[in-house]
Amino acid sequence: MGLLSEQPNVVLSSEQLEKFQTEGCLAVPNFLSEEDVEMLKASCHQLVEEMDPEKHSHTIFSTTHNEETKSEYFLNSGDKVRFFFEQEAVDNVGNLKVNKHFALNKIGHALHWFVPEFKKVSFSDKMKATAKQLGFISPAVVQSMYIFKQPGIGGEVLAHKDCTFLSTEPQSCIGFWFALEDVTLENGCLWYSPGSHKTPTQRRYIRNPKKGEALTIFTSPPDPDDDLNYVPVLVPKGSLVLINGQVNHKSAKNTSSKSRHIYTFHVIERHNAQWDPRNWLQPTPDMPFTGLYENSP
Ligand SMILES: O=C(O)CCC(=O)C(=O)O
Ligand SMILES: [Fe+2]
Repeated sequence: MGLLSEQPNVVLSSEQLEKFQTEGCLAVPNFLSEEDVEMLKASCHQLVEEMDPEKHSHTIFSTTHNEETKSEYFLNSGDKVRFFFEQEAVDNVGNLKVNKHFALNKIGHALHWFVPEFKKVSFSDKMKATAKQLGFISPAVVQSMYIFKQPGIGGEVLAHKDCTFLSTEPQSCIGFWFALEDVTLENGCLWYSPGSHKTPTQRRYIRNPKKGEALTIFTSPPDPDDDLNYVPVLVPKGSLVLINGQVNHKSAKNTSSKSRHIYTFHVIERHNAQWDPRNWLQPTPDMPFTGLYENSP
């Protein structure tokens, strides 16, 4: 190994930083150790093992359907560990059609704070060093998710920019996305549109100021998008994928027999940047936004 491994504060090379600036997305292979990957998978397995589907299976997560947006369960998940089911895993009266270990779309949104294994990885020195190289001055981890992309039924994620959901002024969000299994064209890899982070969007997903209606709404329809520009991010397990909050990205349904487990958390800047008070996700007394540099596992 060369220079990089001899400098603990240098995780990304200047070429990698430049690619991230230009394209808005960057894959960094071998970021997590094999042990970390297995630790996160085992920790998640334990959470599912202890989860009673009866208590959660009404809360289907889907970006193509609207059930979730009506749900308090989603809206109040920012400071909790909550379970969201795949559309196709639940029948029309809410009973599971498959084993609970193959039924979840995701767990969110505070794994990084309440589950020790996820906290260990999220607030590691390597993560802090990476954020410093990306230019963060006072970053906070605002949310985290474990996304399963279950074999056969793992749902599509429609094209979006993360700043639609996690907006600051000026925009500052970066997604840290970790492959916990090999990611391929078959099992629903991430796709992004290089350079699209340079085109801002006004589209926001906000708490509905009108009472008695859906709890959350989009402020405008999706922006025009060009399907032809997308490139796949094919990465082995252990890879980090950095996602600029303004880059268009999406993932297809998993029609293969292999799952695609990932862990992701989103970081925003607090220095000279303002969290949008309309964002669906808001800090709470139970969990004010957790500073990356000042917290440790
Ligand atoms: O993992 C996926 O399929 C999409 C995840 C995503 O949109 C994100 O982490 O911002
Ligand atoms: Fe996203």
